Amino acid sequence: MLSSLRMDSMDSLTAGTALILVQCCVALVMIGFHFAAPDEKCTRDWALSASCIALGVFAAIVSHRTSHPFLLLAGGCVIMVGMAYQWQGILAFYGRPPRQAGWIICLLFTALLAAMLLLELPARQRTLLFSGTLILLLALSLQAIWQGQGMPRTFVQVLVPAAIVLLLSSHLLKLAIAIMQFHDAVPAQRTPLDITAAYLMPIVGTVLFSIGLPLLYFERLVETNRHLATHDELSKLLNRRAICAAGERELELAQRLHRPLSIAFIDIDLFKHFNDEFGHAAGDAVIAEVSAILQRTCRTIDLVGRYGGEEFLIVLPGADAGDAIDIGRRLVETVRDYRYRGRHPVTISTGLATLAADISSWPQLLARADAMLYEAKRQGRNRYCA
Ligand SMILES: Nc1nc2c(ncn2[C@@H]2O[C@H](COP(=O)(O)OP(=O)(O)OP(=O)(O)O)[C@@H](O)[C@H]2O)c(=O)[nH]1
Repeated sequence: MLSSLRMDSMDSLTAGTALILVQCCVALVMIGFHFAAPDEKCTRDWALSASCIALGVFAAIVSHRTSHPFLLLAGGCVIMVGMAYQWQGILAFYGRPPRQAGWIICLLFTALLAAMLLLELPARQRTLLFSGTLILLLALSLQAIWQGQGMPRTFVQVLVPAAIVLLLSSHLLKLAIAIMQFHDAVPAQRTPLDITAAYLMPIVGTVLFSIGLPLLYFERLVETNRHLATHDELSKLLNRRAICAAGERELELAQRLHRPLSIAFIDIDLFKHFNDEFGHAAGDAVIAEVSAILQRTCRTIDLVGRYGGEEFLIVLPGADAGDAIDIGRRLVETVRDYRYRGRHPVTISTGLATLAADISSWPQLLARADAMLYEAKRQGRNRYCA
């Protein structure tokens, strides 16, 4: 009884006002994001999308009250443009090139709706066109999100497609109802099913989607910043702060669990000559390629970082002195086989240190590996010392 009372009190004005408010909030949030990071095309598209949808719904409400066909045409078209911008924004978010399909669908919608109004076709048939077009545009958005992130992994990545599926379902339901009552002049919207499909599901779907979109953007922002804070851009390895923090964590764990731990300090040999002979850009390329070799040559549990310049630090959890020597030899031999531009040999020197009674803190471990690296350099480079 209570729910049917609530449903009866839901009309196009209430639902439309709620949609307008939600879309205005999204537009404001996206405008804020856009001014904070003007290079981001997606936030601009989403701000335009929310503004268009708010404007379109407003025009549709007014047209509903005044029965003005031009306002209905304008409102419907502006909503479709908003949906197309939403799709473009999702494509931009995932770094995909803009496409034409959304705009072609909008144009077709405009032409068909104009023809329907000119021929004074019943409202049921216009509902059919409106829902059909929305389903097409929503499906494009869902496909873009699915292709962009693959299988959803986080709560937000599940929330956004789920909200689109809810919106799709509401329009599929509306479409089914409109098909069943194809020849009726006026949409009834009296049954609970009708009201749910026409108002409740679109409102819930829009609210969830509108919350999900800024969250999706925010999630990527946090992820990018976290990656930038812990990774080195040139080598793609952990940066000095991150590798040292990880090393200290592994040391504590090794001591607590009485497990061995070793580290390898690595330096590219005579790198200055390389820079001087081939230029700084070639030096950068060598750093990047040696980094990739080190990462490939280590075990998946090893932590590889760029300590600075042409120096690298590798933390080897579970590796005792014997394992460390094996890994050190493998690293030196693998880099020895590498040729810059297929011709110029590059070598590394490696200092190894293992946790022991007299080497029990991180600074001591680091100092020992550094001393061994110095020894490897002194003995003629292109080797490891432990
Ligand atoms: N291209 C490039 N060069 C760098 C970078 N960081 C440090 N370097 C250069 O690396 C060189 C390091 O030189 P040195 O410390 O003298 O060591 P080395 O020439 O490798 O000699 P040994 O260590 O004794 O074998 C310096 O010329 C730095 O300018 C970088 O990010 N890119």
